[in-house]
Amino acid sequence: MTKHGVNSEVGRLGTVMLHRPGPELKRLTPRNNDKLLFDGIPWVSRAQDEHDAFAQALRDRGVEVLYLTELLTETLQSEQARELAIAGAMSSLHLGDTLRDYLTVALHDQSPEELAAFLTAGVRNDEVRGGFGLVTSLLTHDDFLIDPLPNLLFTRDSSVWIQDRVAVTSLTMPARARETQLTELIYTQHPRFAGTPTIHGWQHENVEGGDVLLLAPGVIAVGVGERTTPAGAERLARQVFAADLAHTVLAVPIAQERATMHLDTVCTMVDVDKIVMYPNVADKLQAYAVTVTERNGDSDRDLVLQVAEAEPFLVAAAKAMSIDTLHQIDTGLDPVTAEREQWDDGNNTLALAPRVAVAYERNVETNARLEEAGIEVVAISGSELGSGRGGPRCMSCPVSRELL
Ligand SMILES: NC(=O)NCCC[C@H](N)C(=O)O
Repeated sequence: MTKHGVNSEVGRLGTVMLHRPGPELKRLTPRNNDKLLFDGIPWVSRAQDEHDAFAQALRDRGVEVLYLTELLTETLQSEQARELAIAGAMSSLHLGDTLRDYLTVALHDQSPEELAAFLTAGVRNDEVRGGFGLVTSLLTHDDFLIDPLPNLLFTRDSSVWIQDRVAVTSLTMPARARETQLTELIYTQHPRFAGTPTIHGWQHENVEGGDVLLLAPGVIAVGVGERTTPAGAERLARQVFAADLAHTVLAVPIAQERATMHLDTVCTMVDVDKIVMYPNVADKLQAYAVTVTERNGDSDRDLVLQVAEAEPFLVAAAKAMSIDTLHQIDTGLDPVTAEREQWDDGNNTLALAPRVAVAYERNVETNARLEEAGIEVVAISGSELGSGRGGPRCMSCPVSRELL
């Protein structure tokens, strides 16, 4: 088994999982893009070019790039994995038994490549050649029987590595819920990951990876807002404490709105003691430090947690990280530029190593500030990729980083 693991946001990146945008993006229309969490209709081939350049920038710096579709296809070579994948997709209550029985057999007849394509790009009512009955008749021709997953692009959210464990998350928005069926399948069935211990899981309270920041070894910040719920933050805290993966979890309330859907849309680490942060919220950002006071057994439910009074985020973080100051680098130049660049994922950087970070080139002012602060910016273009509202960090799931 290959050794994987991550204990910070900035340790030298070894292996990352990406998803090259594919046919699932071609499912987006002006009628469904809001529901599918895209702000526009991306030009797919240009999005692919931009994504290829992103992947190449990572490889050029020695990062191993794994693609979700390739891992999924390899996973689906196994009969057991196929059974699980098909059962998961067929569990939707939209189908009805006639259609479900037909589709179950039809999907079993597909090659691993074809099955992976149906699981990611979905299946429309008018693409099915059998199983006709009440449900087929009552649905419209372009209703999806298996929903497409255009947000697979944002591999950050559907799993997160914490030390040597992988947490399959529990996604809040219905349009994304099925993504974790695929990440769970990969991590539990793909030979590369065989035996990897997992925590959390899609059946637990909502936690999304974009809300989970490994500020330093043993210190995890968890954003609580539109996606991760208070109960999700508590469950994740319990699980990481039970497995001895952290000593402090900082629960960080963020506004429940699209612009700040995850904590990593507001701030990301670019060095062991530097964070790029949206200044319009920085003063208000608070954190509740959570620690363990008693262990009455082995399960996460047997822990007694202590929750400190809320403190300014930067103060609470520096304390938990045992450093004097967590230095803030501001997004933008003035409040309006900051608002524009935050919206365009200026805060959403992916650190390749301490003081080296991938960022969208369009966020000119934020990138200039990063450079001034001694951060090397690896600039990528994201005109089409950004239409789903996610930047380099959202589009990447680090699987291994040099441990700090
Ligand atoms: N970590 C992130 O902020 N991920 C971006 C997710 C964007 C996606 N369209 C969503 O709304 O979930």
